Amino acid sequence: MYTLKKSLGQHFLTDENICRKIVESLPVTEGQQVLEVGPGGGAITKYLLQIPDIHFKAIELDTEKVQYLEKTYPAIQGKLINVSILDAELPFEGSFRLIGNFPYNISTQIMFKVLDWRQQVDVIVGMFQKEVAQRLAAPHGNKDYGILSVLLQAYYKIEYLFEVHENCFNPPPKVKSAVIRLTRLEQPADVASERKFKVLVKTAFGQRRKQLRNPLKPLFTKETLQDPIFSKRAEELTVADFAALSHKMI
Ligand SMILES: C[S@@+](CC[C@H](N)C(=O)[O-])C[C@H]1O[C@@H](n2cnc3c(N)ncnc32)[C@H](O)[C@@H]1O
Repeated sequence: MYTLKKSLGQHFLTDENICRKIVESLPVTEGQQVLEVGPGGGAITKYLLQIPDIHFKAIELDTEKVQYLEKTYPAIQGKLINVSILDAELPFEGSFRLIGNFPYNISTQIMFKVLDWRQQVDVIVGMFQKEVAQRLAAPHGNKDYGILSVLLQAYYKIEYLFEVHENCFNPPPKVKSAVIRLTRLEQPADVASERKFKVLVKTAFGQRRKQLRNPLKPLFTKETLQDPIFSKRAEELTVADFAALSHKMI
């Protein structure tokens, strides 16, 4: 068997129904390229390996788990990449879909990585700590709406799919969990540039309780700042509002 490493967020799924439900949440067609992040003991992986006619790869940091998977699932030979997802190079040429019961300690960093890879990643199904899942999927006007909600929703539609009870894991995590699906938008938000958009959103939410006019002063001309939209707070703006504002930045 193997040891479970808390430092790597190793809470392995033991509930087969949940594993199947996660895999079924990822739409795949023939020839689809699929990447799993953090296969661990293979709870989800074994169902992914059963899907016919897909090109599968998995990235796992823990060498012990890589060796375990290779021994237990011969079909996985040559499909495992033993690096950190945060340092990984693009695993496929062309478009691919990503799935994982993510290590919660780095789940938001994984989402920033996805943003870097968004030209190639068109669908993501992921399990997160429940609060993080809620934040990513939160609409404007919601207290959970924040930087990553806006940055991701500029490019992806986000669906909050279902919650997973602690007892479905070994060991049970201390936090609640939820699965979400991100599907890339046909028409992404029209931002001036990714760099400007990121600066705008991060600066706006840096002081989320203040009227936008305050934190955003350095980014706009005095004239532009007269617009009534700057009397609002960051969480009141839609993704489209942020995108439109990015075009007016200095
Ligand atoms: C929550 S466990 C999920 C394991 C398995 N998929 C399951 O559902 O039972 C997260 C997995 O991510 C792996 N992991 C942690 N940090 C990682 C990283 N930086 N890059 C790739 N995998 C990582 C852990 O070793 C662990 O196997």
